[in-house]
Amino acid sequence: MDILLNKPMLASAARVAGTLLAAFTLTAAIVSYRYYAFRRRLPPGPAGLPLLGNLLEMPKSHPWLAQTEMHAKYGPIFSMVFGQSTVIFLGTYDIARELLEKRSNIYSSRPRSVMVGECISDGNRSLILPYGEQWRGYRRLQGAFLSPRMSNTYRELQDLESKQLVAEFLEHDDFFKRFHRYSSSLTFALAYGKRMLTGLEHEVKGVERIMDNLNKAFITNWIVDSLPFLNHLPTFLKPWMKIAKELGDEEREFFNEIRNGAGARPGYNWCKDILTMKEHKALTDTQLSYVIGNTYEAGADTTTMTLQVFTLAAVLHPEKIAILKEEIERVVGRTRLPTFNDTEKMPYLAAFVKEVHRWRPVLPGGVPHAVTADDEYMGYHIPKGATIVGGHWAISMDKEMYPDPDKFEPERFLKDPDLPYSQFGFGRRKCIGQYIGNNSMLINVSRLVWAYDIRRGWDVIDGKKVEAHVGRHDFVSGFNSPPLPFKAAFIPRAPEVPEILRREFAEAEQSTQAILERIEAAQQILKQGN
Ligand code: HEM
Repeated sequence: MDILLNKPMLASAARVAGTLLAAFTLTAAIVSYRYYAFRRRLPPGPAGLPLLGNLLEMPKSHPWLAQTEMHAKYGPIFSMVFGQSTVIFLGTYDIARELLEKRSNIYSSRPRSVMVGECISDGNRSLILPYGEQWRGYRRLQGAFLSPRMSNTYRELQDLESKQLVAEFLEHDDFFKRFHRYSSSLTFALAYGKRMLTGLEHEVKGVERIMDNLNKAFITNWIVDSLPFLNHLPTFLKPWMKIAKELGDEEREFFNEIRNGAGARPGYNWCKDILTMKEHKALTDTQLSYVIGNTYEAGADTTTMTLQVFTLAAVLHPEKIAILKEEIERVVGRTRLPTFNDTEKMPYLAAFVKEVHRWRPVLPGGVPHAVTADDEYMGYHIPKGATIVGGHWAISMDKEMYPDPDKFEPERFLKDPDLPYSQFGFGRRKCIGQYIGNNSMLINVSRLVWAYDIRRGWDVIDGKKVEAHVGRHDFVSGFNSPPLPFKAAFIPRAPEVPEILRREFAEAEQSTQAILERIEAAQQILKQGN
């Protein structure tokens, strides 16, 4: 009886199931057709799956290495699809220049970053702002105090910080921390009018914490970044907002607090300088705190990491250091430290610093841009909204442009001083602090090599002193990629070196106020000359 009764029901259920299956198959066929049709027009790349794209195909650790391998397979431009996002990878300098520089009117935005950009920083963070009025407002202010001419007015402060740095290595070999003190103190003094004498100050620890939070937040896969509509849910349904609020409050309070202190300090600083520019009126008070706060954080970490890479190169390549030392001594002699004027007469030094940048870029994955209009390149479709990655590592390892690319070879930049490198990024978003960054590299590298024989550090194993391991390829996997901690020894090159370093540091102008006043006077002259 039951069976008889259920027969029509079963038939009807089978019909429904059949219809659902047909509908599902048809939808799947349409989705697949549309996905593969879209995929075919993009630059080449792994085919991936409809809906997911290549979500499962990019390794989490050191992804720039996998990207470089993919360039070998697919060519200098390839694409991947991650859910709704299309990412185009550029693996040669020429292609990055063609798109990110020559077509910068549409390649200068940033990919949407819901968690970091919107939830944590509430749309205020300079580095990830979309291309538009707010970003231009930030850039105009930063451009006024970071132009090449203005950057050269900061040399006296760099000279003092650098003299402290080289003298510190007489007593300390914790070079990671010493470089961070140098970079933080330099940028903090310019931005807020106060030097950081030990590197242990609250203002240094604060920025370290913020950068640490940011690096972690950047590499975490937040569901709201994959599904941005979730951000419209009521707050109690958005658990990520609790973290975002804590981190956001912390950075806002920190940036406001350090800016408040700056107004009352005597002499020049960026916080005071921007208030003299009419462009500041277009921005809110919080935005002004971010313009300066973000410049401080951008300047502190990058220079530190690049000096760490220099130390790695020095330890691994004493033969190149010997050539550099010879050039420095030819220009300077052995009775005093090199000055900025000396560095201008040192072509091998300039080549050496460029090779440090190229050999191990500290932002190896590059800083992604986004394209704001549909475009076509080499016959490929570049869809509006795609993320465009000029991969610094991939470009640095391009064998055509840099033969034997893993080799540390400053001579390549000596042979061709115009040989480009990608370390500072591209186009309108290119690093605006590059002139200060470069001056820091030139003065510190020349002085460290003049003063010290930089060797591998030591470990004591079973009571015996053995050379510590230093890995050519041991780097942190993250947005920032400094070398993993390693040991180096800074041995004075001659008995008189300690006395010279201490004397030069003691004789340098120590008054931050006097230096900042001179910077202000020099800038006034430059501004009047305009
Ligand atoms: C060796 C040191 C440095 C390196 C390697 C470096 C690298 C970079 C890179 C790759 C970008 C992104 C470029 C792009 O999107 O294409 C950038 C942006 C930026 N850098 Fe640097 N930088 C350094 C030093 C500095 C210094 C000393 C400052 C400030 C004093 C600074 C301030 C900035 C700012 C404000 C941005 C944001 C630009 C924007 O997107 O609006 N940088 N930097």
